[in-house]
Amino acid sequence: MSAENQGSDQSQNTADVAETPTGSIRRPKTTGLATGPAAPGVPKVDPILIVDGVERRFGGLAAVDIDHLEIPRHAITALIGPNGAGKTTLFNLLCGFDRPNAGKWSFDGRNLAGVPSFKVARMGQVRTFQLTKSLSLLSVLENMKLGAPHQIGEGFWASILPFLWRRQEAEIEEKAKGLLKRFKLDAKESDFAASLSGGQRKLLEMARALMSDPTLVMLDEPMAGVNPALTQSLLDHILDLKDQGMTVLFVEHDMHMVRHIADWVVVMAEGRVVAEGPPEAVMEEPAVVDAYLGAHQDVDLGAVTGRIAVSGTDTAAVKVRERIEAEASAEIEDEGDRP
Ligand SMILES: Nc1ncnc2c1ncn2[C@@H]1O[C@H](COP(=O)(O)OP(=O)(O)OP(=O)(O)O)[C@@H](O)[C@H]1O
Repeated sequence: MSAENQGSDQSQNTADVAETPTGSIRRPKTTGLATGPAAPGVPKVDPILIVDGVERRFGGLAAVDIDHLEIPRHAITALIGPNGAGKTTLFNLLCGFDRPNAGKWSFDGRNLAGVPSFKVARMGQVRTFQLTKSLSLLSVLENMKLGAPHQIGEGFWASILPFLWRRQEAEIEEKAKGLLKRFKLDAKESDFAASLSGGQRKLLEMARALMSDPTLVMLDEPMAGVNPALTQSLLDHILDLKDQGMTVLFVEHDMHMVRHIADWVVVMAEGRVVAEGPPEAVMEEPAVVDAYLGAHQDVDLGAVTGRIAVSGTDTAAVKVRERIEAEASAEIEDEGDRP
């Protein structure tokens, strides 16, 4: 579908339903999300997040400088851009972990400017967190319980009326165990989170976010450090979130994944939105190729980063990987030479 007719078509494109090489069902992309031609700031048919004039400066640097951005509801949106484009800074602002120098934004029609992160999460907008050192030393089940909102055991009445928190504790545990089963982590519930593989950690981060029944799930690089064997399972879990009525917004460098599951792509560079639209259309835009994909555009970044095994005959991927490895070694040597 071209960027031009993306706006008016509100039907679901089912042409994509097919079996993938791994045997899982490729699910239809959601189309008809925008009300006009795909371009930075285009209004959406049903936006869940609306950002207006948000600016975040660090000294003289405008890390985020967004005129207008709408994130479509019940769809999967990828936020992409080169290193330093401002993706993480925007994520932090939207979730209340950081404050902008200017601007406002709303979630589900409610103004979020100045709302602290724990309240944002209670309102249904939840982001995943990487396992920090201290969380790694808790068990998988304890990590899950930390994702539950409204823990009345912390309140005054609960402290003098233990039956209140005991009942809630049992409910939280049941919910946590149900989610661990769904994410195939139930056999690991008593293990330290530190013992999980990279992919299992990502599954735990996602499962923990679901403890609070969010409407918008924000995922920070869900594929980073994931073994190829778990890739399809993670993708399926993300697609499940949409099937269950949630909206997903994720930051990712892996273009293969973005093409595969995103319904809509927002491209940032130097703090601004430089392009947005359906993945196939956006990734061909000259501004995106210039700002982001550059010489790597015809190569799956999964192959470049080593997440996907590359055959010796895929010379383009092998060459890009070799060049990146050479550049990285040169940088490391350079660092080592410094006093
Ligand atoms: N706390 C901070 N203090 C100073 N500068 C910062 C701070 N946080 C981010 N920046 C700068 O703001 C810019 C945007 O950074 P940000 O981490 O948001 O980019 P990003 O798109 O998430 O990059 P990456 O893909 O590498 O994670 C960068 O130039 C970064 O150096």
